Amino acid sequence: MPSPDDKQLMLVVYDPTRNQRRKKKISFMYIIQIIALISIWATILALDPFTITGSIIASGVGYYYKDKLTCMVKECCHDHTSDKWIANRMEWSDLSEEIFGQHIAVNVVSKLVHFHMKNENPSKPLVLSFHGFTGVGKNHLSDMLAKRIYRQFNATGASNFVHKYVATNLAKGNDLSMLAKDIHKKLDNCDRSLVIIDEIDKLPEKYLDILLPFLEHASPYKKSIFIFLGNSAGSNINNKVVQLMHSGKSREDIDYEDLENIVTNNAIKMGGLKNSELITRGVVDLFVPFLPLAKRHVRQCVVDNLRRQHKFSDPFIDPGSEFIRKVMNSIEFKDDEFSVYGCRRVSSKIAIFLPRKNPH
Ligand SMILES: Nc1ncnc2c1ncn2[C@@H]1O[C@H](COP(=O)(O)OP(=O)(O)OP(=O)(O)O)[C@@H](O)[C@H]1O
Repeated sequence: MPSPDDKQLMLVVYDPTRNQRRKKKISFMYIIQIIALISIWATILALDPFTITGSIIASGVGYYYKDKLTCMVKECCHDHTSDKWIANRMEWSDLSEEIFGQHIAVNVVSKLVHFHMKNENPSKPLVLSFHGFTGVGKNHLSDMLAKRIYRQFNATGASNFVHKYVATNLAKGNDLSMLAKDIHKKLDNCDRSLVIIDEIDKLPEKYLDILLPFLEHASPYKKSIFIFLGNSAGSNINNKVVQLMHSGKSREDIDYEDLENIVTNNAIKMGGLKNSELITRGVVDLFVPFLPLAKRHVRQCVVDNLRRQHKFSDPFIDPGSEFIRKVMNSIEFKDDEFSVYGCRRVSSKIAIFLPRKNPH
């Protein structure tokens, strides 16, 4: 005795009208195809042979070069025709006109990034770790790098290949696998990507170990650049700079070797790099010290801000002007030597003191 399910099956299998319906469907499809063919032939006959050949060649060429044509207007990672979107466009000499008082960072970082970008077959991704007090230019230098490498970032302040994560947001979600997945997806999309992770000193210990597969020699994304930013080692760097200067060395004569041990040993004492495998496996290529900013550097920030953001010109932006003196007096300096917040508060101080009306 067939079960209710079998009955249903039998009904389907032995449906007497099924073949007829199928035949009707097939003949309907034939009719549609024949109509389509007739209309194509009618169109072709209505055109002259040159137009037809021209269109066929044009569509063939268009199809063949479709990627290159897309890259002419849309940001591309692999643009083999030229270095239109991502390139080693490093006019490093002008960096020091935009980043004040950081001769060590500008010098070492520009060299490493330049050679990494030039290398078509690097042995591993470039991994840099920037350290220093707040407001001394760590984010600013990473933005400058992005501008010099990614054309779209330079034009709009954003690129599909520049990715910035702020550690405090990551630590809240605490979802490590999401971070790894996200970076994986982005590097898969473009191996010449720049990944910046800010505030690494606020991350839980060993947190950054999740990135090890991306950063070591076996990484499939060897062309990428990773930059970590953090305040750890900041006071050690400041104390060493003060000590060197009090012993008679001029600030400009302090070089990387003077601060290398200080920054390398202290950068890893807290946050995501503490007890991290990234350190034991030696994947961080360079710990970069950022110096505390002196009065003259903060004054340069004030002038630069007035010129770039407010489009002021001389004599208003003369460093000796009354306005600049007022702004400088409102900025906090430690022992009258180094700015407590670097150049971080410069733009808000200027906004407070600027009259509503343009003083020109
Ligand atoms: N050395 C510098 N030269 C020129 N401008 C600077 C410099 N340092 C800071 N600034 C200015 O101050 C702003 C804040 O600096 P930035 O964000 O780079 O500080 P940071 O070192 O990353 O600080 P934090 O550790 O608090 O994130 C920048 O946008 C820039 O306008």
